[in-house]
Amino acid sequence: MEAQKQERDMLRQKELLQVSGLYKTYEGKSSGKQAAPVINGASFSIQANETVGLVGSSGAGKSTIGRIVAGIEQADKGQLIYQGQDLLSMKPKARREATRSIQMIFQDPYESLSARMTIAQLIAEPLVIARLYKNDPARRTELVREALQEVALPPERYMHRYAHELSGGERQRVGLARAFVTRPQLIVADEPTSMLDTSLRLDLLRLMRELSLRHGIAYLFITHDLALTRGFCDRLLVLDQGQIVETGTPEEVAENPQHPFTLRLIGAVRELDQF
Ligand SMILES: Nc1ncnc2c1ncn2[C@@H]1O[C@H](COP(=O)(O)OP(=O)(O)OP(=O)(O)O)[C@@H](O)[C@H]1O
Repeated sequence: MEAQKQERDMLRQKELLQVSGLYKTYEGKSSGKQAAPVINGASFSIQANETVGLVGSSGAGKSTIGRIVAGIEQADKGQLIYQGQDLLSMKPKARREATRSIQMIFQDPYESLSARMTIAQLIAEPLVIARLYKNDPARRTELVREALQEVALPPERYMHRYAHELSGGERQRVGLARAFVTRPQLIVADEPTSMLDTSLRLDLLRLMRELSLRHGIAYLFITHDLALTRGFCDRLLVLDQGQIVETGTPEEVAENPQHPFTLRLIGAVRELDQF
């Protein structure tokens, strides 16, 4: 365990993603007025093998940042340096290749998995999209089996089933296996536990942590639940009005918040606890 920790600490000195001065405005609101930016100059970084929690109130822009990092949404302005490459200045094809090792998991395991595909097909899909092992179906199957094993779902019991035959917790594990199958360096996890009950939440976080320890994966973990970040996140980013206003370990942020918004966020959580 100590050796694993040392390896993690060494890996972590390597910068994986550097985001600076990120802006995003959603156009098309009917009022005719100039829409306000949702992301308003956000800057942060993620080290290799680091689990970074992104917290903030509802509507703060957490999912938007996650989608921009995963390449699902375009930023208007800013810099996204991933593994030394400036993503926002790249042509779409080059960017797709440079970000093959970024995957995303979503809040709703019911919506994010197609009902018509078997679990094996669902997990293989990212390999198909990335055209990996195109002429080697046996290798693809092997990777799917390994991904299922990594999330503690025995392949022979799950490969040929469909998402609607699984429980919410099992579906979320399939989502994780699907993200893992391309062997990513970074997984953006957008509220992946919010539809699960408490014990399943902790199971999924444990699995994510083990996966990160075994394979050196970094996470950008989006959540509105500060309590969940303790023991799971190495560091938190607090997002307010489209800017990162504070960063620190979950303990530092909870016990000694520096920014008035963080103080309010923590106050709101405490009030909820007493409700
Ligand atoms: N596709 C879109 N088109 C227009 N506005 C959008 C779009 N997606 C998000 N928004 C708006 O951008 C703001 C930030 O949304 P986002 O989903 O990023 O916030 P969030 O912090 O993840 O919120 P929550 O915790 O409630 O999921 C919100 O005001 C939202 O209504």
